[in-house]
Amino acid sequence: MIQNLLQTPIEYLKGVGPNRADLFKKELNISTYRDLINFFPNRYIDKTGFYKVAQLQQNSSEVQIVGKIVHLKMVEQKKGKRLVADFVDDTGRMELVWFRGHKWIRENIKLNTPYVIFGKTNFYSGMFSMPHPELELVSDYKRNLRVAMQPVYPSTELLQKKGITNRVIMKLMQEVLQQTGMKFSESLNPELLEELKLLGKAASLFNIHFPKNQELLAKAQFRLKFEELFYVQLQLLRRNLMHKQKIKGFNFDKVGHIFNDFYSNHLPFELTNAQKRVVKEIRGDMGSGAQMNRLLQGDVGSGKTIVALMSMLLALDNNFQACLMAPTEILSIQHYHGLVELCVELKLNIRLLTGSTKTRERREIHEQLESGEIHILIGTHALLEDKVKFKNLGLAVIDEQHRFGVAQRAKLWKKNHIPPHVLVMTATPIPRTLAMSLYGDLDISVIDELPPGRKPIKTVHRYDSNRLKVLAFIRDEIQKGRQVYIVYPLIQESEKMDYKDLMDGYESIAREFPENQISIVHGQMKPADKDFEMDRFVKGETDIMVATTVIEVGVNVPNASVMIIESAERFGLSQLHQLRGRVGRGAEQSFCILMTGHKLSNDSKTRLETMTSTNDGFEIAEVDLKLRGPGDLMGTQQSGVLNLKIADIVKDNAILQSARFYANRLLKDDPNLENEKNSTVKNAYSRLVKNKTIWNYIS
Ligand SMILES: Nc1ncnc2c1ncn2[C@@H]1O[C@H](COP(=O)(O)OP(=O)(O)OP(=O)(O)O)[C@@H](O)[C@H]1O
Repeated sequence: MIQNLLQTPIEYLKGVGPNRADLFKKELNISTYRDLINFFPNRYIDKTGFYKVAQLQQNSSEVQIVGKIVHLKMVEQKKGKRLVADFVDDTGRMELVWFRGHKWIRENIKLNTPYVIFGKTNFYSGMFSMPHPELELVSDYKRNLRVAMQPVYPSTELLQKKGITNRVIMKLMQEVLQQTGMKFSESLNPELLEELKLLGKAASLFNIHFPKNQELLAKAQFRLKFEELFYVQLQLLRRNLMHKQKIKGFNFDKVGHIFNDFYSNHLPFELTNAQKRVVKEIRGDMGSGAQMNRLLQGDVGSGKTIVALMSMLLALDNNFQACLMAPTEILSIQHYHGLVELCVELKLNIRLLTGSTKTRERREIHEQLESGEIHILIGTHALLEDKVKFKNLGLAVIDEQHRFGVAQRAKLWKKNHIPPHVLVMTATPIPRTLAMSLYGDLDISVIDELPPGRKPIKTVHRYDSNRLKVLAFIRDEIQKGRQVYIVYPLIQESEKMDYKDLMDGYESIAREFPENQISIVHGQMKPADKDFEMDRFVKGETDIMVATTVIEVGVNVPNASVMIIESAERFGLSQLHQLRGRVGRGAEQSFCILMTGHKLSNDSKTRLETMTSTNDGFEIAEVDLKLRGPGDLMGTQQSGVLNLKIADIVKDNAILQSARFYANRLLKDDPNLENEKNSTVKNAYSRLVKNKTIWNYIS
C-alpha cells in the first residue's frame, strides 16, 4: 500500500500542482512523495523559547517575540524607501523593517493586535530592529501545528522567487507525512536496533523533519546516518564477496625458483616489515583461487616497485606472464630500467612498449608476447591496444590508478579467458575512510613504513621577497654536487600566463646560473623532447630542472635534493606532497622550499603549514580531505558511492567504522542474506540494488 503511495508524483500532493512539481523536479530533483520525504533539512531553528524586547542582546541570533505593531511609516532615504513598524511588548520597543513588499504589508498588517515575530535582530543607533520578520497572528500561531525546532530546507533562488519558501516546504512535508500515516517499514534488523539502541525508522524520519527536541533530533540523525553508511558498506562488501565467489582467478600456488632465487640472492636491500606484510597479502590473494583485485597504497618513496616486481615473479613461477602499466612514457621507461636492473641476474625477457616504440620492434614484441617468450611487459596505454595479445597474462600491475579509469582496468582483464590478477598501485594516499567507501570492491594493502635511513625532507615556506637567499641556497647545493627542481604551476584556465611565468622563471634562472646546465620540461613540448630533457637530468648532465607539474608522479632522481615550488599557494595539498616526493630519494639531506607571495588565503595557509609540519602522506591526505571535501578529491567525482544524503565521510568517520563493522559481521554470518532473521535487511538491500540509489529504500 504505502509503496504505491510513496511513488505518487508530488504533483498530486495538496498545494503542489504541475507547475510547482516541475520546479521541484528541476531545482531539487524531487519527483515523488518518497523523494520529498528523503529531502532533509540542513539545519534547524530552535523555536522552543520566546524573548522579550528588553532581553535582546547585540549578538542574539534568531529570536521569537510576542508583541504588537502600534505604528507603520514609510521612511525615504537616498538609498531607497523602507517601511518601518514600531513593535512593542510589555518590556520595550523595537522596529520591524521591510525594504520590499511594502504594499502587501500595509494592506494586511493589523495594528494593535498580538503577533508572534521571528527573525534576526540588528542593533543600530541604540535601537533593535528586525528586517523582514516572519509574522504570524497569535491567534493563528496557537491554531497551527506547532513545531518546536523548525526545519530549514536547502533551497534555491528560483524556488524562493516562485514563492516556494521554507514555510511552504514545511507545509508540504507535514502533508506528505500525514498522508503516509508514518507507516514506513523498518529497514534495519530488529536485533541491530536493539543492540545499538537505534531509533526506529518511522520515528527517525519524523524527527529528522520535525524534531520534538534536541535529543530526538540527535537520535534521528544518528540512526539515518548509520543506516546510510551501513547500506553503502553492505553493498561494497557484498560486491567484493560476490566477485570473489564468482570470478575465478589463476591459482598461483607455487612459490618457485625465480621468486626464491631473487629473494635469497638478489634483493638489493632488506625489505621493510610493511613490504613483507604486503607481499604476503598479495601471495595469499593470488593463491586463493579467486581473482585478485588489490589496491596497493604507499607514500611516495615507500618502495612499491619491489613489491610489484616480487608479485610479478610469482606469476612467472607459475608459468604466467606479467605486465606493468604506467600513465606516462617517462614513468614506463623509468620502471623498465629499474626492473631490468633489479632482474639482471634472473635472465628474464623484459620489454618496453610505448607509443614511440618503432614498428619493427613493436611487431617483434607482439610476436614474442603471443609465443610466451616475453616474461614481463612494461608500458603505457599502448598495452591496452587490441593487437597486444599475451600468451597467458597472469598479473597486471597498474601504477597510479587515478590516471586510468575503471573501464581501462576492465580492458586488461579481457586479455585472457580468465581475468588476470590486478594490482593497482597509488602513491596518492587516500584516507582509510575514503578508501573504504571508494574502493570497497578492491582489497587494500598499505605500505605504511619508509625504508630505513631516509632523512625526512626539510620543508620551509619562504616569501618571494626572500628569493635572493633561496638562490644562494640553491647555489650551495649545486656546488655540493646535488641537483635541483624548480616547479611552476600549470593550471589549464590560465595556461598562457603560466607558460609565461615558466619561461620568465627559466630565463631568470639561466641568468642567475650562467655556468650551470638547465633542463626545461613542460606540457606543451613534444614527448620526445620532454624525454630528452628529462633524461639529461636523470643522467646528471643538467643541474637544474625547471618544470611544470609534468614531473609530479614517480620520477626518480636520487641525486636531486632540492625542490623549489613556485606559487606554492596555487597547488593542492596532495600535489605539493607528490612534488616534494621527488626529492629525499637518496642518502642526502633533502629540502623542499615553498615560495609564495604575501597574500594568502586561510586555506593556503593551512596547506603550507601542513606541508612544513609533516612528511606523512596519510596525515596530509586527511587534511586535504577536510579542506576540500571528498567530492573534490581526484577520482572520486565519478563515484556514486559518495552521493551521501545525510552522512559526511569526514565528520561521521566513527559512524562509518561502526557501520562497516556491522555490515561485515552480518555478511560473515549470512553472505547471501538468506537467513530469516535478516529478511528486513534483505528487502531493503534488494530495493537498493534494483534502484541503484541508497535512498530509495524507504518503504
Ligand atoms: N626496503 C628498502 N630498503 C631500502 N631501500 C628501499 C627499500 N625499498 C625500496 N627502496 C628504495 O627506495 C626508493 C623508492 O622506492 P620506489 O621507487 O619503489 O618507491 P615508490 O613507492 O614507487 O615511490 P613513488 O611512488 O614515489 O615512485 C628506490 O630507490 C628503492 O630502491
